[in-house]
Amino acid sequence: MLLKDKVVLVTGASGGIGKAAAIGAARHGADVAINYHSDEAGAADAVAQIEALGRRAIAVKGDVAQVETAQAFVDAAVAAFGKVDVFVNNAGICPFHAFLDMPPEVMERTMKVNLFGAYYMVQAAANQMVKQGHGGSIIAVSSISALVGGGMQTHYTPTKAGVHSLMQSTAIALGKHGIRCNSVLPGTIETAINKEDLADVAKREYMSGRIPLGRLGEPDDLAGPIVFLASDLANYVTGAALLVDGGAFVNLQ
Ligand SMILES: NC(=O)C1=CN([C@@H]2O[C@H](COP(=O)(O)OP(=O)(O)OC[C@H]3O[C@@H](n4cnc5c(N)ncnc54)[C@H](OP(=O)(O)O)[C@@H]3O)[C@@H](O)[C@H]2O)C=CC1
Ligand SMILES: C[C@H](O)[C@@H]1OC(=O)[C@H](O)[C@@H]1O
Repeated sequence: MLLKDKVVLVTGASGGIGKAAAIGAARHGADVAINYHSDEAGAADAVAQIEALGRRAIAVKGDVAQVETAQAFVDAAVAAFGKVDVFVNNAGICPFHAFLDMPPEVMERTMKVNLFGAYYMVQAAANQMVKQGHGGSIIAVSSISALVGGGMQTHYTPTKAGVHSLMQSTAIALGKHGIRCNSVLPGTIETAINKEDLADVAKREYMSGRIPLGRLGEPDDLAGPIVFLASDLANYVTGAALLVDGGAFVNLQ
C-alpha cells in the first residue's frame, strides 16, 4: 500500500489513462476524486470500481478549459475528503489534423484543454496543498510527444511539451512548500483518444513495430509509474520526467 489514506485527485478519469491511474491509486489505499467532462457512465464505473476496493470516491463533472472548473474540483474534493495530497493532471484531447489547414478552433480548443486547463488545475491544487502545509505530489500526464513531433499533431505536441515544462517550473516554485512536481511521458497507449488513428492497420503496425517491448501500451501501464511518483518512495524526485513508452523513444535503429 503506497498511498494509504492519501487523497488523490485525477482529471479526465472517466476513461483511459486517468481512470487506470485513479483505480491504481485506490488499489494502493487512496481515496480518489475524479474529474470528467462528458462520459457519465465511465465516471460512474470508475467510482464503482474504487468503492469496490473499499475506498471512497467522488466524480465531479467539469470542462478543464474553463478556469472555474479547477477551484470547483479542488473544493469538492476537500468537502468530501478534507484534503488534497496528490494531484494528477491527465485530461487531454488529440483531434488528429493536418497542419496547413488546421482550423483555429481545433488548435485553440486543444491548447485550452491540454495546457491552459493543466495550468489552472495545478495552480488550484497547489494552493490547497500550500494552505494545508504538509507538502504534496503533483504529476502531469505529458507524452513522448513532448520530445518528438507528429505531423498530424502540430497543435497537440506543443501542449505536451508545455505541461512537461510546467512541471519543471512548478517544481522550482513549489519546492519550498514540500510539493513535488513530475511528469510521465507515455508512448502510444491504446485508448479512446487514438482509436480512430490506430484503426488504420498500416499505422498500427508501424507504431507497434517501433516498440522494443513489442506491444502498444495499455492504460494500466501508467498506473504504476503514477502511483510511484505520488508515493513517499519518490520523496526526493521532483522536476523529473519518466518515459513510459516500452522503449519507443530510444529506438532509432
Ligand atoms: N493514449 C495515448 O497514447 C497517450 C495519451 N497521453 C495523454 O494522456 C491523457 C489521457 O488520454 P487518454 O487516456 O489516452 O485518452 P481518453 O480519451 O481515453 O481519456 C481522456 C480523458 O480526458 C477527459 N477530458 C477530455 N476533455 C476534457 C475536458 N475538457 N475537461 C475534462 N476532462 C476532459 C475525458 O473525459 P470525458 O470522456 O468524460 O469527456 C477522458 O476522461 C491525455 O492528456 C493525453 O494527451 C499521452 C501520451 C500518449
Ligand atoms: C493520441 C496519440 O496516439 C498519442 O498521443 C501521444 O501523446 C502519443 O505520442 C501518441 O501520439
